[in-house]
Parts: sequence; C-alpha cells; structure tokens
Amino acid sequence: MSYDAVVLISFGGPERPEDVLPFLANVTRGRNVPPDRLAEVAEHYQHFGGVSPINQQCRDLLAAIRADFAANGLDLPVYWGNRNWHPMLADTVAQLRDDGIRSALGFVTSAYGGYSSCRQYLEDISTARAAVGPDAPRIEKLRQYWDHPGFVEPHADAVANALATLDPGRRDSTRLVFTAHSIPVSMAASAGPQGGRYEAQLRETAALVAERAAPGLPYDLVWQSRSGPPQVPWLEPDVNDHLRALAADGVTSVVVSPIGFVSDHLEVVWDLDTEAAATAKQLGLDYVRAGTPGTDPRFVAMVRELVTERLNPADTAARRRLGTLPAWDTCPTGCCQPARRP
Ligand SMILES: CC1=C(CCC(=O)O)c2cc3nc(cc4[nH]c(cc5[nH]c(cc1n2)c(C)c5CCC(=O)O)c(CCC(=O)O)c4C)C(CCC(=O)O)=C3C
Ligand SMILES: [Fe+2]
Repeated sequence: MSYDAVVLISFGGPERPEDVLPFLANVTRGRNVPPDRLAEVAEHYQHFGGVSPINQQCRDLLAAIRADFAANGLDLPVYWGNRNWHPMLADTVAQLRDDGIRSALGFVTSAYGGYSSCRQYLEDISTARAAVGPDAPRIEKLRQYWDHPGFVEPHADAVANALATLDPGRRDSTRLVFTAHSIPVSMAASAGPQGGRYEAQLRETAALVAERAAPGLPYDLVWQSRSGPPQVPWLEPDVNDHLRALAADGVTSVVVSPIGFVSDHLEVVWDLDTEAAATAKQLGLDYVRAGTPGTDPRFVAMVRELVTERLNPADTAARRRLGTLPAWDTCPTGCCQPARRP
C-alpha cells in the first residue's frame, strides 16, 4: 500500500465568541446532552473569550510535524482537518482530492480506543469522504498510541517535573492522580472488540507513566468532564470528588496528570486548572497539574514513526510500544460501537 499524504485529525474548537454555540451544536448533534449542561460548557468557552486553545495547538503540532518530516527526509505533505469546527475535515478531504492525493494516513489527537476516542473519528472520516464524493481519497487511521514511548515519555517527564515543584518533606502524603475524560459506563463496556478497552488502556498508560516518573508513589486513575443527563451512569469517581476523598484520608499534595489528552485544551485549562485547582485550594491541598505532550519532539517524532511503520510493514522492530495489551493497525468492523448510543 502506498500513501501520498498525512492528515492531522482533531476535535476542533471555536476561536470567536459567536462560534461557541454553533460549535457546541456540531459536537452534540444526535447526542443526548441536556441544554443546561450545554449552557454551562458555553460559559467555560466564553470565560476564555470564546477561544478554545485546541486549534492553535493543532497549528503548532502541524508545523512541528512538517518540520520533523522535512528534517528526517519523509517527503509527504501534511494536512489538517477537524471533526467539529473549522477547518472541517470535509473541506480538507476536498483539498486533498484537488491536490491529486489518492490515499492518506490519518493521525488523530486521541491515543485510546472507545467510541468517542476512536470509532467516532472513523465515522467522521467516512462522513467527510462521502460528502466529497466518489473521488475522495482513502484515509486510513494510524494505530492507537496509548503505550507508545513518544506519548508515555513526555507524560512521564511532565509528571516528574510537576512532582519536583512539591515539598519533598510531604512526599509521604503526596498522591499522583491521573485523569481522563469520563464516558458513559455503557460506552466503556463496548470499547474495543471485547469491551473495557478505553479503561484498560488508560490503566496501562497510568502504570507506564507512574513507574517512570514516580516509582513507588501511590497513584489513582479518575475521571473528568462528565457530560450527559444525570440519570445516565458515567465512569466515576470525578476528579473533584476524588480530591475530597484524598484530603479526608490525610493526603496533603497532589500531582494531577491528564493522560487522557495530548494537549492543554479547554477540558484541561477549565476542568483541571480552574475547577479542580479551586477544589484543591478549598481543601488546602498542594496541587500541581502536569503538562501534556503538546509539541514535545518525542511526540512529534512518534507521528513520523507511526507513518513510517505503515510504509514499511515488514520492519516489525520499528513498531515501538511499551505495553502488553492487544494492538492492531485497523480496528475490526463494529469495534467500539455502542449497542445503543447514550
Ligand atoms: C473520550 C473523550 C475525549 C478524549 C478523546 C479526544 O480527544 O477526542 C474528548 C475530548 C474532547 N472533548 C472536547 C469538547 C467537548 N466534549 C463534549 C462532550 C463529550 N465528550 C465525550 C468524550 C470525550 N471528549 C463525550 C462522551 C461527550 C458527550 C457527548 C457525546 O457523546 O459525544 C462537549 C459537549 C459539551 C459537554 O457536555 O461537555 C464538548 C464541548 C474537546 C475540545 C476541547 C477544546 O475546545 O479545547 C476535546 C479535545
Ligand atoms: Fe469531549
């Protein structure tokens, strides 16, 4: 199989106050998100002047990937398209077609399996291709990278750096708290061919990061950014409830590491840096939030490695990974498909 382009595919976010509601309408179309939750989330965006940081983070990543490809002699053009806001993936696919691209590899800014993290990207790729028509290029999604060293190592260094800012005299009462986006329990159950893949991968990533950054320090995996109607169960505990439980147990200091994400987008700067930080302050906890990969050179190089391993499938030694959970290039049909959408 030969490929003539790479497409960076991300979530998208508004960059002007008037774009917030249309963006939220795109994200929640066909999903069961109550209006009061939407109003609350619109507030979070307006708090930052209606500008989500995620698009600029994608522009920075795009520039870094292009520079890394050029420096390493990988001669493939790199495009960018989003699932929920401009530049919209369908427009990018039309551009690829106009540029004569027949077959591309897609790098998504989500490391894990599951419906929201993987299958929805595949669905949106096929919707975008259908909108462009029969001469739309093929786009094959690159593999999930939860246990790739280019993802794990930047997270681990960020945790080590965050830990170094806390009082070493309180190390015995310090806790490492990993967070990821909560999802409906039903979605967690249908993640991967056997179910439970989103959580299992997050637990593997947490273990890989913890053993590198803070051997021996106790850690937990908890959830953030819960949405949906209150009667639908989502993964728990929420990070704020967890901080309360830790404080009640005598923990004095926490490092919060958002291993569920690749950049400091709104779910990080609002839900952690604003909300969880306020909860910690109320509780008298020392709180520090660890960084995300962003444009760390190892993360950028990982994108190139994921591409070159697909260009040279025989070179199995080039397929770097640290974990032991099952891995594959192409998700089976029906993988991560909830029986009934939440
Ligand atoms: C697993 C997961 C990831 C990680 C994987 C990945 O990165 O893709 C993720 C990322 C993100 N989620 C984001 C934003 C939003 N997510 C929402 C809603 C939802 N997320 C869900 C899951 C996830 N979300 C789910 C199950 C829903 C309920 C509705 C539905 O079933 O689809 C809503 C609607 C309002 C609300 O209810 O929160 C918004 C605005 C942004 C952009 C931030 C920015 O602008 O900087 C990013 C990166
Ligand atoms: Fe989300």
